[in-house]
Amino acid sequence: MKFNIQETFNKELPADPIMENSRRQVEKACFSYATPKQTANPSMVHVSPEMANELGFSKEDTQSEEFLKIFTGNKVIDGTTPYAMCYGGHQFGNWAGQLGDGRAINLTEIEHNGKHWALQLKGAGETPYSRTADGLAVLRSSIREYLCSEAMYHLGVPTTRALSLALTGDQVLRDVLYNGNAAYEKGAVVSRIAPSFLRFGNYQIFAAREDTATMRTLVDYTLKHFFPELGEPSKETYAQFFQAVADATLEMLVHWQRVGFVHGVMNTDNLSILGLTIDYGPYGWLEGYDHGWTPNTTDRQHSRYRYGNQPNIGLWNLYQLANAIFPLIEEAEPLENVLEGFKTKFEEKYLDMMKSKIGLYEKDDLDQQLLNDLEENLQLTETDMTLFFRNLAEFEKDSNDVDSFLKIVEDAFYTPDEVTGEVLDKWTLWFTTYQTRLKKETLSDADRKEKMNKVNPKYVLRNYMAQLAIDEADKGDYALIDELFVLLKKPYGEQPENEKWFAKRPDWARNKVGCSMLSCSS
Ligand SMILES: Nc1ncnc2c1ncn2[C@@H]1O[C@H](COP(=O)(O)OP(=O)(O)OP(=O)(O)O)[C@@H](O)[C@H]1O
Ligand SMILES: [Mg+2]
Repeated sequence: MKFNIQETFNKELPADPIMENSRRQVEKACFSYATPKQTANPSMVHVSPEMANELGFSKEDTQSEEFLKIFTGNKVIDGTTPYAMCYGGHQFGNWAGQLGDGRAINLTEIEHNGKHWALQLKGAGETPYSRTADGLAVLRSSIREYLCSEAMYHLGVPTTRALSLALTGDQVLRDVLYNGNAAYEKGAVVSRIAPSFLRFGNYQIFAAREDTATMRTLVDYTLKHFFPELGEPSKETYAQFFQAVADATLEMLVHWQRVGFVHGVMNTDNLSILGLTIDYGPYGWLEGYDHGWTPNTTDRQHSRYRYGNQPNIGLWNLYQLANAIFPLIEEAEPLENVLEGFKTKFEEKYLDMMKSKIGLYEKDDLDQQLLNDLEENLQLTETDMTLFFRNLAEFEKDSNDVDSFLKIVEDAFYTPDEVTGEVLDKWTLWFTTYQTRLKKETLSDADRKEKMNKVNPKYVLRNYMAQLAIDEADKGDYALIDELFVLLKKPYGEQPENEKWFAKRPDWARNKVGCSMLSCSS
């Protein structure tokens, strides 16, 4: 296998001088060298052909012994020195100090077709940042990360990618529900790919330690490689950098809201500086449209990271980043302007996005109200988000059959019995208003449907689907992983042969661990 190695992070930034792989506080350095752990009996479960292609790996490459060894951490690529990054973070609103790549190890950076990629293993063993944990990942959480990152890519959501999913052959002890019932599970490694894995926390750690010099070095590095259009470092460029990060974060959040993705752990160590979705842990997909929903059992009490709160948390995290980089600018105003602009910008983009979900493109003062009413209605009884929006595209704007309006979306109701009386009246009113509003649009029904189907996915990785794939994989059968992987490559396509996945969550999955309840124990 050939790697066009172009390392920047470990070449241009200060390294931890200690080479020993022991847990410690690492100061004045952006990373520590760490070699992945040798594993008992590695075997490849799945490779993403699209990602392999992006990186210039042939099918033969991905089936080779060398590929298996490299992407399970059993062989170091010639001429490289793997490393773990140092970062800190606010977890659930509180500063948690140094965190760092406790189980992620960066292999190297490569270039292919003019694109720059960092290659990283998740679950590859201990690093100086492993704190009290083992540096490993289990098959369950690795399947979820692998399938979801590629699915998000195909949905058009900015994200880190995944190249491969492999078993290590080792057993890993996990207490899934934190209730004293620890059990052994199969160990796994996912290889992740992104232009960079830098997070807000990489900058915050230096601010917390009042190490402005190293932070400046890291920000200048970030500007040079990822925001070259902003020009040479200066106070102005630092402010523009913050604007660019805020814009990218906002963009990502609008996409999350569009597809119904709930990240679950929006700590500042899980927010990418490039606005990529990173860390597929206790995430979940909305089934019933519900602003209050969070998949993360660790967050049940306050639901800090609930669906409807993601934009606020994005902004809260940006405040923390602003505080961190303030010493480089020494003026609050430019940073405050960005933060204040976020709310207005988000409202505008969110409105446009929601309008596109219901097929409205012209301007109308009542659109905001129409959408507010829709969001309220969707939460009157449990209503499947994906089914509702996808089926809404069937609406006929000139139909006189008011009774038929609701029929179009009736599959989306989990408890159709509840759609009576006042609930029914509210829906009828909404559809009637919607029809009147649609008459202001110039598109034909067919054209509107085509446009709506490009923003409303038909297939998403429902929580129970990932769990089914996990249950089968535990028994050694990976067919469903591949089936879902292929399905989710065309989330907006009709795929009539796959209609069984275009359905409400089955009843058995309502309160099942892994389907509606997830913990950080991955
Ligand atoms: N099994 C583990 N061993 C060592 N460190 C861990 C382990 N699980 C999590 N951590 C560390 O705990 C911190 C918070 O974990 P979090 O769940 O956000 O991240 P993660 O899922 O490990 O990885 P990432 O953010 O890289 O996707 C991070 O510093 C992470 O490296
Ligand atoms: Mg994380």
